[in-house]
Amino acid sequence: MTIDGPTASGKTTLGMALATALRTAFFDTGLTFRAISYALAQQPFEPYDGWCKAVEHQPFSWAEPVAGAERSERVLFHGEDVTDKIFAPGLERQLGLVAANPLWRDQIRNYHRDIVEANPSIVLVGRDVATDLLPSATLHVALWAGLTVRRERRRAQYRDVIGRSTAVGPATALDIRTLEALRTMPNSIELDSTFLPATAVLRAVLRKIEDLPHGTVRR
Ligand SMILES: Nc1ncnc2c1ncn2[C@@H]1O[C@H](COP(=O)(O)OP(=O)(O)OP(=O)(O)O)[C@@H](O)[C@H]1O
Ligand SMILES: Nc1ccn([C@H]2C[C@H](O)[C@@H](COP(=O)(O)O)O2)c(=O)n1
Repeated sequence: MTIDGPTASGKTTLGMALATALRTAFFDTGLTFRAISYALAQQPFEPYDGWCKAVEHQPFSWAEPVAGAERSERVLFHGEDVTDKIFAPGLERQLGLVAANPLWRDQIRNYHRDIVEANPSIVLVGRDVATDLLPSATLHVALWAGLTVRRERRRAQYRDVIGRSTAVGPATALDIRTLEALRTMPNSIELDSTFLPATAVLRAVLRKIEDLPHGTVRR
């Protein structure tokens, strides 16, 4: 399954809840972009192929409880747990450069393809995962939420956490292109979560899964 949507639209929240309900792997591709951006900010040169190999994800497990705003999945760079550092303020410019660079995107896509191949049952989160990484997924979710609500959510999420970026910008051209592409794909569901609580978003997706032909999703 794939979940796309702009920053703070609720992709991770929905993805972890779905992975828990369906007992699948969960993988947030944004963590790779963030880990590479963090590494580039420390050491600004671009050994495109080597750095993706230095990134290692320790995936979220549905069997472990998640505490508050924290993620239970971790991302390592050259063996160091950098999960808390990659959400630091000030990395936005670097993130934009990595996300807009086709050479980085190619390397990151190859790294993500290996993960997808190793996990046939997976909930994949991130921009363009539906159109680029896994167009053949059983179900694509396009999640949306208004800018003001997304900003409020992010501020509330990190209100008591030190060293986290709360910057939330408008939906990007990539977000909008992806949403338009998803509208043409038959096995996709579009949800505007602006006024929907997270539980209602999860329920709507689970209902859609129930409607899929019998046996499409093993539970
Ligand atoms: N439907 C919802 N209603 C209200 N709050 C929500 C909803 N979905 C998620 N949230 C809250 O909004 C915050 C951001 O959600 P989340 O981290 O899942 O977004 P995201 O799309 O994964 O963000 P990012 O793009 O930065 O990875 C969290 O605090 C989460 O609890
Ligand atoms: N598949 C992806 C995942 C992420 N990005 C970009 C978008 C953001 O600039 C950054 C971090 O993503 P987030 O954690 O906010 O979802 O990485 C992308 O271009 N493609």
